[in-house]
Amino acid sequence: MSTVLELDGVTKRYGEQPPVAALRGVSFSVRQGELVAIVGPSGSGKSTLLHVIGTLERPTSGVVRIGGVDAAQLSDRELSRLRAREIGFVFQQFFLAEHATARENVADGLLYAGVPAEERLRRADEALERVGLADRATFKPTKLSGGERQRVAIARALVGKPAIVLADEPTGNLDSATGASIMALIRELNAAGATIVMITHDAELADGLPRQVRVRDGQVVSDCP
Ligand SMILES: Nc1ncnc2c1ncn2[C@@H]1O[C@H](COP(=O)(O)OP(=O)(O)OP(=O)(O)O)[C@@H](O)[C@H]1O
Repeated sequence: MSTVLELDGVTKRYGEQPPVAALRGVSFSVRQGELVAIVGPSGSGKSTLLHVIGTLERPTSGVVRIGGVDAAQLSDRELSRLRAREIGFVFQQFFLAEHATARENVADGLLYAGVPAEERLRRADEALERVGLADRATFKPTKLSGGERQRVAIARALVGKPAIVLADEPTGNLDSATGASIMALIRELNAAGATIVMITHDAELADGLPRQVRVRDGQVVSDCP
């Protein structure tokens, strides 16, 4: 399987006096079809890593390659295009538009993909079906449960068929039973071919996944199945 994500000696420093070293030489790669947990305690650098992997922030040094493309070689505009095409984001807080239906929220995942409006809605319905929410397409987020909102957010992340889905504490706002059903969905989507990197502070949750990259003080301390 091909490598979809590669980090090589990535560092990130914030501020000047004194600088905070949030990442201190992180290297690992993710192959197509993997389901990987990045796990570490508070302050270990997980969010910084997510921002760097997601090309939302540029590293201080080191290389980030998405689908073999060195992100540092791209302009901000090219980087936005790469991000829109290749990376699907799922966040703890869902970030759905409250005034829009589930279908419209999911279709928004294709806004920058050059897909005509009608086709966007058709593909949104397909994605909602994949996450088990076909019957909620016309509901607005306020009429959905937390678990259903996260399913809509996952459908939005998947609708453009990105090379990689980045999920930041996707069960963090959910009770344990609902969280377990979202984890089951994540596994199911991975089994169907999606490459997923999940960030979590929850070691128990990470232990259930096929690969865990453990971070501490801005460094990878273990990477094991
Ligand atoms: N914008 C910033 N400016 C200065 N320091 C920062 C900034 N963002 C993060 N840091 C520092 O970098 C280190 C890593 O932070 P980061 O948020 O990546 O950790 P985390 O593992 O995601 O933590 P949490 O689980 O609590 O969100 C911390 O010491 C943090 O204080």
